[in-house]
Amino acid sequence: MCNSLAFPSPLCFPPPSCDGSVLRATHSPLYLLVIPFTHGSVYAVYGLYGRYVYDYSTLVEALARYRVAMIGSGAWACAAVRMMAQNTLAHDPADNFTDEIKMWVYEEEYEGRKLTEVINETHENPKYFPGFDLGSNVRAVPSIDEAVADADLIVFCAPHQFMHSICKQLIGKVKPGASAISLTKGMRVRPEGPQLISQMVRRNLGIDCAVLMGANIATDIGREQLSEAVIGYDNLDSAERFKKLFERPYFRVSLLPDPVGAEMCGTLKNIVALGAGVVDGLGLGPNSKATIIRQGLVEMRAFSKALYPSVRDDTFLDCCGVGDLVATCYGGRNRLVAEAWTRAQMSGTPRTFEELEAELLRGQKLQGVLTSNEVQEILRARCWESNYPLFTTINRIINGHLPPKFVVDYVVSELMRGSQMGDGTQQN
Ligand SMILES: NC(=O)c1ccc[n+]([C@@H]2O[C@H](COP(=O)([O-])OP(=O)(O)OC[C@H]3O[C@@H](n4cnc5c(N)ncnc54)[C@H](O)[C@@H]3O)[C@@H](O)[C@H]2O)c1
Ligand SMILES: O=P(O)(O)OC[C@H](O)CO
Repeated sequence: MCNSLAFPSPLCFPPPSCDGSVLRATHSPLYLLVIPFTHGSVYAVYGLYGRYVYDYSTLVEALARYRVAMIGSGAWACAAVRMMAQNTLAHDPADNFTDEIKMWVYEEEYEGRKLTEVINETHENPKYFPGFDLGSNVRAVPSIDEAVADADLIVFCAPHQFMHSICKQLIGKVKPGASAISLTKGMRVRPEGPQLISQMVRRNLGIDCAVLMGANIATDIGREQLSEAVIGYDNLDSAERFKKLFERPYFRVSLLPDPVGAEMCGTLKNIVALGAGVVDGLGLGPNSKATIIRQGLVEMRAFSKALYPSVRDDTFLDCCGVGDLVATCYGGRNRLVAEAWTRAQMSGTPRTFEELEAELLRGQKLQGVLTSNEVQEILRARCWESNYPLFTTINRIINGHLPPKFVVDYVVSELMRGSQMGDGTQQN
């Protein structure tokens, strides 16, 4: 917590001269009248806005200013930093944040110049989020150490394949007592088992890590269209602080005490979105896509609960579950690239996902193909493949082991043999 105030530190409180004196916080509009009581530890404090604070910890919280760092600078990282920057600039009596946000940018050349320089000069990220003003209080930095050095609140939003090396670089670099939130959708698979990104942050950096998940297509949020998200949390204080940091009139945030369920939803919907893209590439209509979305939701829930039994059913009906699934299966990048890939397959001029990612996304990263292979590794290792026919069929299609039309043919054959179409419960 950053206390940039001309106020006594906790160690010397009460100050020798605080008998009824008025203190002015250097960067705060609050005038404080500090009155010692006979019991010593309780004070009444009157502020300019008529707010009363009755104990020292509430006072410190009321005066705290949290410094924010964003780790990532892609499309969603930029849309998120833009919302945060709008909030940190909005001054009100309950303002909790310093104005400036440092954004770590994976440095690269953009039209012959360093991307960080371009962002700091134009306040726009022309490569990953063109056309949106991020805010003059966002400062792009190429050094990840500098970005987190004095940060109290750290927001992680890098593609999941880079998160392990990011965490390793940050070991021993974050401020003790900092807290984090992950906006990244994806997971890591290790020989000893899967690891969610929030677990990776917690384990490597020793700090609390919530997650923010929802139907959050970056450009729509940049255009300030209504969107919803949940903050999945273990630590309620930290979640409430992050809610203040993110919530905007067009971006509704609610708190959900199922962080694992929310993160599993965000991770797994990227596989289903590939299936939706294959359906679109085959030229099929909304009925077929609805079947994929429905079965996808069933398998997302079953798989999440098989790995993490504490995951709640209701989470899958929230904006991080069915909400994100619908948004991604209609408007996401995974859908887009899978559709183009399927069309290329069907027309006899096959292209690879890597080629199409580079061509269609121009530097943005596809998460679904990697996630499908990672999840399949878990299914294979646990002999669960037959319990997740949609996940498995999609994985075989994108790896060229089944033709695209199997994305619907498997449903037909499952129905013909009277199967419950794998709700994943058999192995539990
Ligand atoms: N874009 C969206 O609409 C959206 C919405 C919600 C969630 N997400 C999730 O947010 C996460 C981040 O996605 P995004 O959209 O912000 O990014 P992006 O796909 O738009 O951009 C890719 C980012 O990766 C960075 N990068 C490239 N190589 C790197 C390396 N070796 N190490 C570190 N960084 C590197 C690039 O600089 C760029 O910032 C993903 O998990 C994604 O699923 C995205
Ligand atoms: O564009 P996608 O497919 O990476 O999905 C974006 C977001 O995750 C939608 O919430």
